[in-house]
This record gives sequence, structure tokens and C-alpha cells, in this order.
Amino acid sequence: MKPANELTTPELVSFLKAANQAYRSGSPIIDDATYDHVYLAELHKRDPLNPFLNRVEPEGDFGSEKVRHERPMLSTEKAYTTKDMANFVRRVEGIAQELGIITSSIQYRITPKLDGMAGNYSKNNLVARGNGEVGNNVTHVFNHGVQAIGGANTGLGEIVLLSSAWENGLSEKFSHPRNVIVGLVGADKINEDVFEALQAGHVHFTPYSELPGQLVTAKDLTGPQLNDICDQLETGCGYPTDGSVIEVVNDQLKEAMGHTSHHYRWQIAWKRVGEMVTSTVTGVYWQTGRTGRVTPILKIDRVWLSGAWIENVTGHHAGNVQNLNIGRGCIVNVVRSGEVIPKLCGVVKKGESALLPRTCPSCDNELIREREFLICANTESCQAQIANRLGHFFSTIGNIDLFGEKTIDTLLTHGVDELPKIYEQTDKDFQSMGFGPKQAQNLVREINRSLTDPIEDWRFLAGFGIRHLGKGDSRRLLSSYPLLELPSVTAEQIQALPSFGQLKASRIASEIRSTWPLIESMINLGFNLTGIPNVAKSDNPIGGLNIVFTGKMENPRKKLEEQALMLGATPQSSVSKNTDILVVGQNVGSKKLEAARKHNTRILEEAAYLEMITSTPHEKHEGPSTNSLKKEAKTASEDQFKLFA
Ligand SMILES: NC(=O)c1ccc[n+]([C@@H]2O[C@H](COP(=O)([O-])OP(=O)(O)OC[C@H]3O[C@@H](n4cnc5c(N)ncnc54)[C@H](O)[C@@H]3O)[C@@H](O)[C@H]2O)c1
Ligand SMILES: [Zn+2]
Repeated sequence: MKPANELTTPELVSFLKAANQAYRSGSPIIDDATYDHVYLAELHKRDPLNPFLNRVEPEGDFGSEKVRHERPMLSTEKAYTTKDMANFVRRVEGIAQELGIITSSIQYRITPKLDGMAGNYSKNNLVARGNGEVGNNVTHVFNHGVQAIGGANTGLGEIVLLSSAWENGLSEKFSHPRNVIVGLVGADKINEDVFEALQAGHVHFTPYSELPGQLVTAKDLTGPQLNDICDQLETGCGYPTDGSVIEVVNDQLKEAMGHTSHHYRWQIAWKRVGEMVTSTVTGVYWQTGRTGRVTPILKIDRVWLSGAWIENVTGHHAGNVQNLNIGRGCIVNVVRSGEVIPKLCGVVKKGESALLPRTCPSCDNELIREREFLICANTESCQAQIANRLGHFFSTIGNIDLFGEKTIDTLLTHGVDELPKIYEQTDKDFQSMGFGPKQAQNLVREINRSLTDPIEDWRFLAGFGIRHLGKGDSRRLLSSYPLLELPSVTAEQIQALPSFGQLKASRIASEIRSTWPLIESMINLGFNLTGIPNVAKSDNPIGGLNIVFTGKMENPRKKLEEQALMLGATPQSSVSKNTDILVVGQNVGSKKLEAARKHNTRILEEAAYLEMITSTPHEKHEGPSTNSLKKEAKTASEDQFKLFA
């Protein structure tokens, strides 16, 4: 593809149309930042009245029934800078003044901007946005297992995947969580991993009205606190997001502001981009990761960006490098927005053509192409995969230093390529590999420290990099079964735990068994595994339960969720029929309470909840039984919440 500024306007529009179609069908040809800030921005600059910019970008049709929306489903205007936001506020205040509304009294509501597929759920049909006027009937997704949060006919919302499902498995298969959703809506045959997520209740239709939100004033929108507020909402909602949505609360004001053919004038999306710089690609390098995925790293001429010198930029994946045709000599934009690794954001000037490797840069094995990704399947003897697996263990257990990339490379060149072997090395062995006497001594000291300093058993288990057994799932698994019993735990037993579907459970069970000889030999070295107490469900008031925390809490919500996880419960972001407890703080929204009442979910105040979990010792066979505690725990009366509703 040519850089945006070298395209004629008709070429630019047809490229935008093609990129949009690819994006809506679940296989984007460029990343969002490049689409927004390079190609779309170029058209805005050149031809702001172009029809492409003034209507909703259409979705594919998924082959389903077409339904006319009662009211058009529009897109959102986007603010990328404080100046954009100040302009929005000025516009709102201008209309408010005409209506005689005191501008300082104007309230705005911020909600996380969900990154899935938007739809309207009414008259028992879920209709995806389509072209904004006519949508696609996708009600069938509920038969596939999509959970309707808040019940039926809840209005505008989004089909979304839980972030946890993305992080614990699906990210290994798909390049973006939205691709999972598009695939599920349009596919004749659902991908087995997606099927799994559906079965485990991890795909939701979440109405925007159920989202956590915050009321703010104009001062918050234009001040530095806006990013903190949005960060908190975005990370706290439990779903992938691509910004936050800000809207005017006052109905009279909304009515007066109205809409364009593209967006509502009373609503804006806050999408942050970091500082952007331009540099030249001096080479494209490929790296093989722990799971065999081979990813591109772009070497660029050193540039200063957001307080650091940048020389390497991630090229995301093979598909991206190929579609943007990135080779040596290309001039590229690079952005850094909060995250550590700077990102590529579009090609400014073409250089050499992209060259994808045919073989693994580490072991020379022929690579396999899986969608956008290149994979080295030589898991047994690919040195890069081995090195990354060893590195993963050390960084996950977190109580050992000095075993970084360089040390591991030296160990591998001397044939020390397994964890137990590393733990056998003596001072003399290390010296014979070329480490200095002091270094060798320090390495031995670290090995001893890692054996004696306590490690939580779930951290230790997650260190083995078993697929689907990240830290969260290791913790959930070990809260029901002790580490030493794992080889005899069956797939059915794992599946019976919350958030483990059938396929995932059987993969975990079989991989635990195949990895067990290694895990066992490591345990036998005498690690100080503190483990979380073995909380059998019957002895723990919240083991195995689904809990939603809502409202302003005395304790940080993140802490409460962590603690619930440790006790074997699953924190959820919204109330559904499988929620067991709704824990409420101050200023709880009426929707969550209504949903809890509808589903007969137990409602507990924060204090009562804490009393319930802390007054039970979490060791087995000690203390009062859960049942007696459940009776004692105060259930908050409905009247108390009417105050906040
Ligand atoms: N990579 C690509 O090639 C490519 C192509 C096309 C579009 N895109 C991306 O898609 C974006 C535009 O797509 P769009 O028009 O579908 O969506 P949008 O980004 O304009 O968002 C508008 C939608 O957000 C939804 N939304 C989500 N959370 C909400 C909330 N809390 N409150 C209210 N509404 C909420 C609404 O349904 C609304 O329709 C671009 O910014 C770009 O990043 C990427
Ligand atoms: Zn390899």
C-alpha cells in the first residue's frame, strides 16, 4: 500500500473503504491507530466534507436478516487532544446558554467505550449496527451462548468478550478481541476456542446502561484528571475498550444539540494517542517467542520519544508487516501512548518491500502461517522457545534475580537447557561456563534464595507456561485442588470450576499430566511454596461463587476483587443470572440493583461481606461452617438501597 499522502483522494477513499470492510469482517489489514491517524486523518485534512467522513462506516452483512433501526445507530465523534475536548465543551456550553442552562451545572457521564460489536436489543431482537440505518439481525448469538447482561430488551449495547477470556487463551489465537466477536456473529461453524469461551459464559451482550460510569463536570473533562478517570473506568469494566465515551446528561440539552448524519453532537469518544515521531526503518528482525509465535521487530533510526530513546518498534505480526509492506528504508510513524513498547503507526514513505521469513530465525524449522501469525512448531528443540520458557519461569515466580536473557543464553550454549539442571549448577559449574567467580557466587546465592524465599503455589504453577494456565486460572484451580493432587484431577473436575470450559479443561488436564514429571522434579527441589490455603468450596463462604462489586467502596475495588479471587470466587463486571452475590458500596446505580433483585442475587453491603469472609478461617476443618456464617452475615435490606437508586 502507498503511504497516505501519495494517494489521490479517490484512491484514499477506496483504501479506507477496503480497510473498513476488512476490519468489520474480523481481519483488519492495518491497525486502528494507522487507520485513524494516518489514512482517515489525511482525508479529514484534504476533504473534510467527503461523504465517507459524514456517514457511519458500514459493517459487513453476515448473511443475516436486515432490519431497519427504529432510530439510526450512529458512530461517535472522537477527541484525541485536550483541544478537541475543550472544543466539545465549548459547543455544549454554547447551546446550554441559549437554553438558559447555567453552564457550571452541566453534568457529563463517562463510560468505558466497549470494543466489540454494537447492537440494539429491543422487541426481543438483537440488531447489529449495519450501516446505521439498516442493521443485521444477530439475535442467534444468544443461542450460541452469549449472555444478555441485565436481561432482555435493554437497548443499545455491545457484544463483547471478557478481558480475562482474552488474556487467558484467546489472545494466542486471534490478533484482536473484536475479531473473536465478528467471527462468532458471522461464522457458520464457530471456532472451537470461541465455542469454549461461549460455554464458559465469557461472551456478553452488555447494554451501555449497565456499564460503570462517572458523573463529571467540564473542569474534569479539560483537566489532567480526565485520563485517570478514564483509566479507572476502562480497566475496571472487565472488557476490552478503545477509549471512553463522554455524554451530556441533561435531556433537554441533548435534544437541543441533536445529531449529524454521523454522530450525536452531545456525545464524544476520548481516545488517547501518545506523542508521535517519524523515523526510518533500518531493518526488520524476527523473534520466536515462548509459544513459537514469530513476531517482527522493526529497527529504526534512534529517535527521542516521550522521554526515552527508541530504536525498536513492534511490527505487531507478520500480517501487519505484509499489509503495510514494511521493509528497509520505509519512513514510519511511531507512537507511544502509556505502554512501554512503542508502536508503529503507519508508513509515511515507502522503502524496500516486506520480506517474511520462511524459516524460524532460531532453529531454521519451516514456519507455518496461521491467519496473521507465523509459527515455529518445533516446541521440543527450538532454542528461542526453550530460552523464553526458562525466562518465563524465572520472571513468573518472581523471587530470583540475575537469570535474565544473557545468563540463560550462556546456560543454553553449555547444554543446561532444563530448569532442574539449572538448579543443580554449582559455583564451579558456573565458572566453567565463563562466569566470573563473583558472578558465579551470586548466581548460586540467587538459586538458594529462590528455593527458600516463599512463593505462592499458583505463581509457581503458572511459571510452567501451560496453555490456558496463566496466573488467574492457576489461582482458581489451586483454590479447589492442592498442587500435589493436580495430576489426578480430571478434565470433568476442572470443567466444574467456574470459568473453565470443556475444551480448556481437557487441555489443561492433559498438559498438567504431560508436564507433571518436570513440575514434580521442581517441587522435589524443596521450593518454599506457601500456596494459598486450600479452600474447599464447602468450607469457604465464597469459594466457587460469582461476585459483582459495585458502587464506591471503602477498600479499593481492585483489592477486593484480588481477595475474592484468592478465595476461589470469580469477580464479574455485571450482574447476570449466574451472579451469586452483589457487594454494594455507596452510590449504587439502580440498574445493578434491579438486575440483582430480578435474578434473586444476594445483596451484601461491603462491611457485611468483609465480615463474612474474614470471620471464617480459610483452612479446612476449622472455625464455624460457612452455613452458619451465611446466616449470621447481614443481608442489606432493600430499603437501604432505595436511597441510592
Ligand atoms: N483497523 C482498521 O482498518 C479500521 C477500519 C475501520 C475502523 N476502525 C476503527 O473503528 C473506529 C470507528 O468505528 P465505529 O464507527 O464502529 O465505532 P466508533 O469508534 O465510532 O464508536 C462508536 C460506537 O461506539 C459504541 N460504544 C461503545 N461503548 C459505548 C459507550 N460506553 N457508550 C456509548 N456508545 C458506546 C457505540 O455503539 C457507537 O456506535 C475507528 O476509530 C477505528 O479505530 C479501524
Ligand atoms: Zn524455532
